[in-house]
Amino acid sequence: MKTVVSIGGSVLVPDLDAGRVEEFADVVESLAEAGQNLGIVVGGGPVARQYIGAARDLGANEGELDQLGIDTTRLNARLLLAALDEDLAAPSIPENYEQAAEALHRDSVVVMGGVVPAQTTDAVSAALAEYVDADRLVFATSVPGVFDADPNEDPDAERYDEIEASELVDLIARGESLGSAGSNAPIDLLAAKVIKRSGIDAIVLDGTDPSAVERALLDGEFDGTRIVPDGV
Ligand SMILES: Nc1ncnc2c1ncn2[C@@H]1O[C@H](COP(=O)(O)OP(=O)(O)OP(=O)(O)O)[C@@H](O)[C@H]1O
Ligand SMILES: O=c1ccn([C@@H]2O[C@H](COP(=O)(O)O)[C@@H](O)[C@H]2O)c(=O)[nH]1
Repeated sequence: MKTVVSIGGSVLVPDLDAGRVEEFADVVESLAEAGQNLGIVVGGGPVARQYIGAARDLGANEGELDQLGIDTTRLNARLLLAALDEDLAAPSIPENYEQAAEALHRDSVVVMGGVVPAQTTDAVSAALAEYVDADRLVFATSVPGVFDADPNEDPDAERYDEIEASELVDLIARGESLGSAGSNAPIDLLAAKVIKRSGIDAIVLDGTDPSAVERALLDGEFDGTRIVPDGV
């Protein structure tokens, strides 16, 4: 079984706590030992936002800011890699999907961050899942799924237990047309479009408890949103 797991920086490194990274590493190792072939994509989290904020104040342009974000996601990926058993994980961080696919043939686990400017690691996760023909894609993020409004802003926001890929694309695009790019879902528009075209089975769950990822993948039990292919 081939699986891509997107681990948001907001849940891997809400602060720089080795114990928390270790918890995620334990989950990844037990999944790999259960026979999963895992592509792990790590986000930037608050550290990326701090760097991007400071560099914006210093006059960096958007492309330069994205590159700083990519560097931070790769730094976080290295942190997770440092905690993983070297017999299970590829020793370096792939910088593109081809490298990641090659590494996944050799090793049980591959960890990476961003690849190119103008997107987020949500899109990297979806594109990697598509590129390696993954069976499943999991987004471990700081909210328990996709809601009809930002649950951190609207107390009446309701969660989708299931949402069709096309509906998700529309939901996110509506947010963009309101001038709040990417603000109305925990995954970005490009990721939603890739999920739609590839028809991959994807779920969004609360990764603040790392063991939720293990339960979802080993027992099929999760509290979150399933993104289902159109018309299924
Ligand atoms: N409709 C929505 N449903 C769920 N979450 C939403 C929605 N709209 C906005 N959000 C926001 O999406 C965010 C998703 O988590 P977050 O930005 O922390 O991303 P991450 O991918 O886990 O980590 P990071 O981007 O920090 O690497 C939450 O902060 C939540 O408030
Ligand atoms: O492929 C990528 C991945 C990331 N970025 C930039 O990094 C930040 C942080 O990534 P998150 O996934 O949001 O944690 C993102 O906002 C982009 O600025 C990128 O350009 N390309």
